[in-house]
Amino acid sequence: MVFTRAPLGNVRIELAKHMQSVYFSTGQVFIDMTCGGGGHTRKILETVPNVKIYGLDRDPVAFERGVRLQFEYPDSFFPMLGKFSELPSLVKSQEIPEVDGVLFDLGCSSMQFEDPRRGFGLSQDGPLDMRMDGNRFPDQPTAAEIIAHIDEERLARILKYYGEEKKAKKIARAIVEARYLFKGLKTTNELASLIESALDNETRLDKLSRPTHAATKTFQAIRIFVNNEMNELNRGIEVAYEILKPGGKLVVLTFHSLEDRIVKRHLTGIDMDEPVSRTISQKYRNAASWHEPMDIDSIFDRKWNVVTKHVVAPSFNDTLINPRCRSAKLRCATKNVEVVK
Ligand SMILES: C[S@@+](CC[C@H](N)C(=O)[O-])C[C@H]1O[C@@H](n2cnc3c(N)ncnc32)[C@H](O)[C@@H]1O
Repeated sequence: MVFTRAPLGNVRIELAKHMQSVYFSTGQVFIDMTCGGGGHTRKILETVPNVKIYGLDRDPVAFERGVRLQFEYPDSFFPMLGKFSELPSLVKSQEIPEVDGVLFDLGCSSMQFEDPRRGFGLSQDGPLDMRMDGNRFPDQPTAAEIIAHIDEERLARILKYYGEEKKAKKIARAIVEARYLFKGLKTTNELASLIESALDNETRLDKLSRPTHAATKTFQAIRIFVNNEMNELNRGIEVAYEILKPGGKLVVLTFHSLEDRIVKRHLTGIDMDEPVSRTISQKYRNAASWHEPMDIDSIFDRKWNVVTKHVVAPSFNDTLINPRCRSAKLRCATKNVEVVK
């Protein structure tokens, strides 16, 4: 079974199970949308004969890794530098054939977290950068530039929605005040200690409900904003649908509830722009007559057949061994053949 080596316990095992039908049929084409350090891709290349993998990543450092991997597998691995939203043009320029499987392993890679020069992590000091694309887009602001200029109310909203931070207003106020008191925040340590001191007088209960560093949620929120991650994911699932062949498989591994919500909404077919209740009641109103039995599939446009009826999450033991996997969730679906135009 593939992937069991990676530290995600039963989530990785389930991932392997769901992807096996794709990987172990030889001669298939597959896109690793988040190639990162190449962990998944390498494992597939090692275990599946005659497979073709295109490895996408927006991070130039990950792409360089991919180029090195290609020396080992020149006929079966093809690295691509780009974001999910750039994939349609890459597919055209590289003449990628119909795709059998697509994998997303969302969030940051350990490579990104552990390099202090990238500014993603809290454990070592470094510049507040957080751009996954590195210097690919010279106009893209860094985390330091964003928190130096954004207005307080908007910052608080970002922390609340992207970080699910309960003390968003307080932290936003402290960050804005730091512009005048300390001439701004330039490094990860400066931002982390500012947040720690802003939350110093949290109640014991508040502290207990925070299993991680006081700044973790703020860092997550700012990173999501810097990289436009939610829009990218939304577009990424649409692109996956466009490039998969009918019956092709989508596997998504998410690490926080915002990501998972977006994936769930796509897979269940609920209109992304409408509140769930309104979508359902509109479809009822459109039904031919009130006493006609309602086919549940007609409520939603079923673009995907969900394979994982229940989301796959790590077991308690997995989280003891690897606390970083505690929020991982895996969902799998196949492209619905019937609604293909
Ligand atoms: C969790 S890591 C993947 C690790 C990889 N599965 C492995 O085994 O080494 C996520 C990767 O996705 C990339 N990524 C995140 N958002 C992306 C996007 N919108 N387009 C392309 N790559 C993205 C990040 O740069 C990061 O390298």
